[in-house]
Amino acid sequence: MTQQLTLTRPDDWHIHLRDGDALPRTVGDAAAQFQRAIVMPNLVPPVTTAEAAVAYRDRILAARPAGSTFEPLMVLYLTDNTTPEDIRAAKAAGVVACKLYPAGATTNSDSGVTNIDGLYPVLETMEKEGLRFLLHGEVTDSDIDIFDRERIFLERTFSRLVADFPALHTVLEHITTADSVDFVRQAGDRVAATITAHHLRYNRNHMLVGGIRPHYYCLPILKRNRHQQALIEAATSGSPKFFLGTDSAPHAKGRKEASCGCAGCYTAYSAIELYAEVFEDAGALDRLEAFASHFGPDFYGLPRNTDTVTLTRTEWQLPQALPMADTEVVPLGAQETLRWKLETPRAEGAA
Ligand SMILES: NC(=O)N[C@@H](CC(=O)O)C(=O)O
Ligand SMILES: [Zn+2]
Ligand SMILES: [Zn+2]
Repeated sequence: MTQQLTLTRPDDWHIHLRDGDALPRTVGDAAAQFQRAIVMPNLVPPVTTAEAAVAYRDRILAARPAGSTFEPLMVLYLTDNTTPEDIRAAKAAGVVACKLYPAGATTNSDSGVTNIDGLYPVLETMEKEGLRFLLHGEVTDSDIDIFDRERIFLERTFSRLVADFPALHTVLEHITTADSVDFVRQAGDRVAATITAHHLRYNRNHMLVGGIRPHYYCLPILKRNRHQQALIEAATSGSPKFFLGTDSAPHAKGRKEASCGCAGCYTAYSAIELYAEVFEDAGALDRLEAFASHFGPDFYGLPRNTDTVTLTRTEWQLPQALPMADTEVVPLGAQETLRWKLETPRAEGAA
């Protein structure tokens, strides 16, 4: 049995670091695991301009642990008012991607896009400037069942965008269904998807059987087992179209354990260990490195990292909560025993 696993240092191609007092927690955890991260722009207010992206980047850099070389890669939040000039300014400021949130689809998406057709000049500019196009792929129509929202998005919106912008590098974020796996597989090589650890590890039974477990609640929502199996198959297949994006999305404990709990799972604390178990259980530990460390930078046209991390087969228990600002965040899988451990300095949690 493999006892140690050394990988090119991974990157996270979809993370929420939040802002302000939360940054020491979120940036510390991300930097302990990853060299780079695609930082989601759904702050309040959202990151809609080059200046806001640069200022946010500076706050993240200032929150890094001493000696850390962690590199945040910035993303612009698209609205109905984004202009081609905004895109050119973002590119000049070092922003690498733009994110489409259909208005109302998820946490802090109120300023998101209501009219995709109106966005076409912006998408053309992104295509020209070489910015990546990232999507939260769910429709928001109240008559569409929450478990069908990703599949209907493929039919109504995503298929059209991919056909109309063949040269745009497009990432369907945090996919949750066999339908998305099939769609991305058959699309051209400019279309890829990120897959989270929670959608690989769990299905909706984990969230709903024996009691409602708010810490498994995220968007797009966990689906049935058949879809989980399709995601595992895609992630471990060796296809460069599927790569690591944790969608680590912290919410204070009390805002998840509530009558109307927030959507989002906090996975940054133990991300690579959570993924490693999935790959090992699928008999594909040898494919973890490409998924976690090669396919992402290749798709973004960035160099692969040159240093490595080492995971050791060691049982350890995830803390029940972690301090974050003046509150606590519950890591996904709190109090579960993991069997791989990254050798890294890690900020301790509350026991
Ligand atoms: N995934 C989530 O459930 N929540 C994310 C937003 C998102 O990525 O959709 C958040 O910002 O909390
Ligand atoms: Zn999302
Ligand atoms: Zn997200």
